[in-house]
Amino acid sequence: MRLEEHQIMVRDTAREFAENELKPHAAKWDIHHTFPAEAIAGLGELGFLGMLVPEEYGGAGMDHVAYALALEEIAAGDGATSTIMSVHNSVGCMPILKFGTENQKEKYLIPMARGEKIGAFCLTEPQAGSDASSLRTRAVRDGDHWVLNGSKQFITSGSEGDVAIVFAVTDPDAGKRGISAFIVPTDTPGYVVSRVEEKLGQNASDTCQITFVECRVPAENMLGAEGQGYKIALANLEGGRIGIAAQSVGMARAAFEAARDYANERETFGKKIIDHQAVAFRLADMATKIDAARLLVHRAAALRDDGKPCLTEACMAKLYASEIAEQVCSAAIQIHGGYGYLKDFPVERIYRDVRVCQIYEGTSDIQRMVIARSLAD
Ligand SMILES: CC(C)(COP(=O)(O)OP(=O)(O)OC[C@H]1O[C@@H](n2cnc3c(N)ncnc32)[C@H](O)[C@@H]1OP(=O)(O)O)[C@@H](O)C(=O)NCCC(=O)NCCSC(=O)CCS(=O)O
Repeated sequence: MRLEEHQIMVRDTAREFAENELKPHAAKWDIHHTFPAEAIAGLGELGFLGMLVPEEYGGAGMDHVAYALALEEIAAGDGATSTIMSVHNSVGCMPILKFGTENQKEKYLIPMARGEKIGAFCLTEPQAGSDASSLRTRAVRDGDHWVLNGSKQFITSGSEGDVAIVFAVTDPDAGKRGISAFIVPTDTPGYVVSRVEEKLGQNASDTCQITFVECRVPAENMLGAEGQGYKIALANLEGGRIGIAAQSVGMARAAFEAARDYANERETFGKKIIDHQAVAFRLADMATKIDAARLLVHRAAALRDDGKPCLTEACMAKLYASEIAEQVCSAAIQIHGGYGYLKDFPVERIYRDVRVCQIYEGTSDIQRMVIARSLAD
């Protein structure tokens, strides 16, 4: 796919940042579970935390292809940082940009787009993951406030973030149309981080259980109209899925490059292992899968830039990219042999980091379900 000049510039800037500011620290952040605060500030300075937000609201006013290119590079540097960036841009900023009032944009979107405040997205609940419309968190009107009670699960930046987009039932008799969205600053009394999860990977990004205990939110913080929440969630997850697909490509590429470099150095049976056909063919398959995934990502992103429907294409990109990413990372470990299983080499961490891409922002089976819907007469 031919890239425009500004897209190449964004990609190269992100690549340089990833090489210098992410790659050298990723293993340490993973081991110590360190939130990459300085790197996130650096992303903010580069305009990467408001990439899709117009300049008038403090953003960089970039297109989705540029955004996908940047995410791929950041993910190639560190998967966890790319998750924070993806959630913040796609499902943190975008709902406010698309559905927010001017006051909400002024108060929340502008500092978020400048990278001064980090966003989180609170849809999933302990009993409502894939079946997102069955959520139980309640919001009850009390004068000029809404009072939120309930639990949210798997919330990226739930403790480190500043502004959460929260979905809650405002009319229990109205089904999907009884769900509303709220902007909740995470320092609101009653926003409780009840647990920071221990995970397989992405240890530098916090994943939290959040409990809302009589959490009073001003009525002016409702996002969109009452009852519009489910639609807001699904519409923004569409863009979010392109982001997860892009970060899958980035992590797969990082593992591939490590394996390719290793194969060009390591010798067995008197020659470099890349000169063994079994290794060369494995690398060829890895490179082909990564390119195919990237093309799916860019197609979905380009459709979104053209304002065309792209739900199916976004789901295809996420499904394919996240699944081949695990295959590629596994193959990268195989090429490293026993060393690939050690923490001394990056492929061990990338393999753990990439696994969740098949789960968050819609599991692979949810993507298949949405794609299949588009195939029915
Ligand atoms: C499984 C599902 C796909 C099922 O969806 P539904 O059948 O319940 O939804 P619909 O009836 O099709 O749609 C409801 C409503 O929304 C409108 N809609 C749907 N998609 C879009 C879209 N892409 N753009 C705009 N509008 C859309 C649709 O037209 C309907 O409106 P009307 O009623 O017609 O007016 C779904 O439940 C699903 O995707 N499940 C997976 C949920 C998921 O991905 N969860 C992970 C969230 S991530 C999280 O919470 C953790 C935070 S993290 O840090 O990332």
